[in-house]
Amino acid sequence: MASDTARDRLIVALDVPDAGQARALVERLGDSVSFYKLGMEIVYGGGLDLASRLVGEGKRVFLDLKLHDIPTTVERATAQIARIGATFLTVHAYPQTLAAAVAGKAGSSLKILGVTVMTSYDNADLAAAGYRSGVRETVERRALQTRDAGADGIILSAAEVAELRALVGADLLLVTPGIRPAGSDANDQKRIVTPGEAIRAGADYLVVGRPVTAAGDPRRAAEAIVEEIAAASAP
Ligand SMILES: O=C(O)c1cc(=O)[nH]c(=O)n1[C@@H]1O[C@H](COP(=O)(O)O)[C@@H](O)[C@H]1O
Repeated sequence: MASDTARDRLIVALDVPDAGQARALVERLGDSVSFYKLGMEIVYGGGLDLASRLVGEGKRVFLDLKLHDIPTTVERATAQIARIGATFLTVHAYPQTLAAAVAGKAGSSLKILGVTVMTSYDNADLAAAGYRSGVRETVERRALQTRDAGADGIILSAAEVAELRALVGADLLLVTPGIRPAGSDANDQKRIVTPGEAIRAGADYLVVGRPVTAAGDPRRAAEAIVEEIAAASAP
């Protein structure tokens, strides 16, 4: 992370139904974006090949597949994914799953990110799902378990980043979706933070989907976020 430029810290989520639409978006964004996230929508729409093509074109790729299964399945799936050349892979931040993913990526440069509490959840949503602890306590526990499993980072809201950075130290990557430039629609996100606030709080990477991909001018929207990251990271 240390050598990443402001542009390299923006990860654009290619949440579109197929590789054709993703490709059109990538062309439109051009050199304004260097890092893309491919999640379930595009991958289940036949877009997994795009991951290795983007890597071949010099982009970095985050495969957001949120693995969670018995350890053997997670380990073997992670080993397959590691061959694609992606930079990040998400798994749910449960100790067995994290340990299996860490074993599965052995010998590759893939980094494993543990998903803590979805940014669309608040305390009431966790209670409704049967959890006794709220967002902060759950994120904290899962962050420590991610670190203890030897994984590389966590997914969390930037609303928790400052506190989590103090808890886990400098080495764990803090990757934050739920980013919304001032004045943009929250959509289905609940724990939202602006790009500048997220960087100032200590986030390493910002994941942004609709504020870029649904903008009338996606390139301009991406450039505005990169400028906000640069301004917030200036000493
Ligand atoms: O794992 C993720 O990337 C993720 C975790 C989370 O807690 N919240 C979250 O929004 N995401 C993803 O981040 C992206 C956010 O998209 P927008 O809400 O359109 O900016 C989506 O692709 C989500 O799947």
